[in-house]
Amino acid sequence: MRHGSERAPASARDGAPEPAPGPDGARERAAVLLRGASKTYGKGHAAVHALREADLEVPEGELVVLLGPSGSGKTTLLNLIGGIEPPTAGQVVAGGRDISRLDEDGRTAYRRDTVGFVFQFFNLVPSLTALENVRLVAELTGRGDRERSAAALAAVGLAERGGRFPAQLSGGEQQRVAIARAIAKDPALLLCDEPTGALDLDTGRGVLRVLQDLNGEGRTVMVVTHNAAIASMAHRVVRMRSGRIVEVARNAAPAPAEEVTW
Ligand SMILES: Nc1ncnc2c1ncn2[C@@H]1O[C@H](COP(=O)(O)OP(=O)(O)OP(=O)(O)O)[C@@H](O)[C@H]1O
Repeated sequence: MRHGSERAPASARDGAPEPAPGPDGARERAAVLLRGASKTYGKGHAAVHALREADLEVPEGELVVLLGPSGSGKTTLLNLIGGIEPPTAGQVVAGGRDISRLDEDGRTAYRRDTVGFVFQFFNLVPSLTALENVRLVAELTGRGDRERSAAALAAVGLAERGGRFPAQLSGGEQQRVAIARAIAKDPALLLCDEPTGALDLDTGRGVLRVLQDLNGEGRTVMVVTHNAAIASMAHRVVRMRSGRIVEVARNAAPAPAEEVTW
């Protein structure tokens, strides 16, 4: 794979964030923009600097993989972008909107309307069918109609499995239901934390294929993982260490999910 590599700036920048100019001078719209975003948990001697002065720009429609050792701040970064938590300092802008200044209610509305989350453990409700699981979350956004939920299941290749309960589905199928649940509300951003962490290679590839297809439709997808192999399918690879973004690399030729191996 070919990489164009850029070092992450070491310090925060002041002023309003602006997307970088494209080759023709036009400014492409950033799906996500971080400027000096930091997150510290606790205070004084007990303070944990989970994220330090992160600068990052993700253009709309990219598939981004975030890599780094355990504790390097990947989930913290994803949580700030997803509006689960506010930064302690700096700016987080999503879809042109500064979400770092939102209060709890504002972040809840932002998450509900704009972000789909996929986690390592699928977190499906065991007493509901696949279709009901998808509808349950879509209803919170007022987009819980049966057709939309069934279409989301079809988009992940599970059109025929809507009536099954989670226990009647394989791990990979359960994760695809979780992805359908995340996309049924048509979010601008799909944020995935170790989506293949609980899956074997073949099943994991199937899930990556679904994520790549959804990205191919124009959706911005960010994937946090320990698994460096997944980086080969990304447009952009962000490497983290000790709470810092230490490298952002562009991949000019992302591999198809089927070629990812570990
Ligand atoms: N709510 C919290 N309170 C205190 N410390 C936290 C909290 N959340 C995360 N941390 C700490 O922040 C640091 C970064 O954690 P984070 O979960 O972002 O790392 P990670 O790279 O996602 O790790 P992993 O790959 O193991 O999930 C770690 O030292 C972690 O212990």
